[in-house]
Amino acid sequence: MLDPRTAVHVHDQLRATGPLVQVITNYVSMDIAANLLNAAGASPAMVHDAREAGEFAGIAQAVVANIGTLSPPWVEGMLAAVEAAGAAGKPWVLDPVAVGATAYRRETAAALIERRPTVIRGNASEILSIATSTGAGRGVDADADTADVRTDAESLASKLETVVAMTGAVDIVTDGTRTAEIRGGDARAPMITALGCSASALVGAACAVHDDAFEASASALAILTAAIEQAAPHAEGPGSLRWRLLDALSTLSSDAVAEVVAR
Ligand SMILES: Nc1ncnc2c1ncn2[C@@H]1O[C@H](COP(=O)(O)OP(=O)(O)OP(=O)(O)O)[C@@H](O)[C@H]1O
Ligand SMILES: Cc1ncsc1CCO
Ligand SMILES: [Mg+2]
Repeated sequence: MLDPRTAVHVHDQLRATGPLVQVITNYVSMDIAANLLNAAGASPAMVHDAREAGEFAGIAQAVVANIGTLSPPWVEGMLAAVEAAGAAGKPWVLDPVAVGATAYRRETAAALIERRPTVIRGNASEILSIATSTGAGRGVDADADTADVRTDAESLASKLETVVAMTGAVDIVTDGTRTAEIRGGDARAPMITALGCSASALVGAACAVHDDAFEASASALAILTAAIEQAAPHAEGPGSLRWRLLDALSTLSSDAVAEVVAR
């Protein structure tokens, strides 16, 4: 349930306005997430320390908080940034990396969720884990498929009044009322470490340029899928797929974006 013209509009707006996105993310993802945002037309800033993270959120147009390699000073920075974003009415995205794995991840994700993320972007296992711990899901499955978790994602989105953007072989985006499925991409995409983290950053950028967070999130994932598909036929493996998709993203056509949404 996404109009291809909306995704094309979001794609155009990213390039026309170059939104500044504050990305507080894990060490693994910083390079690819920043490069992916640049290739899409946005402007990344990896500003995380609590002494400046809240202040910087005042300048940024969206914030992304990713718990991939968390530690107390980083969590402090994330909380400062998302609180400042929330107070200013700016969108912010939570990426709950491996949230089910440890108590510290669960507690940190819960503290961030309390501050009302605009979007939660995760894989099926992460979404199922949050849905279960908040009473919106049915149980944890470490290797969950997005299709199996669709109803949990919808319940979670309704319960938290947020958008849930769940990636996998099929990406599923929902605000609890509307649900969109983005199909396609390439089976080697999950072999590119931190591509999901980068997808979260792109969702943040899209939310900065388009007020409807459901439409923005689905559009961002469609744009990424289109770039992956353009790169895939020439890629010899995950290494060349990684750089080729950055190239593809920087020259992506509106038609390619619209085609992914319309299928
Ligand atoms: N089996 C698959 N086939 C095609 N595309 C996939 C598949 N699995 C994931 N993707 C795509 O890969 C990208 C990253 O999503 P993924 O679900 O792997 O994130 P993630 O698990 O959070 O990754 P990471 O933690 O490494 O950042 C998305 O664009 C998604 O659509
Ligand atoms: C590999 C890895 N370890 C912690 S975060 C991260 C990036 C993918 O989420
Ligand atoms: Mg992830």
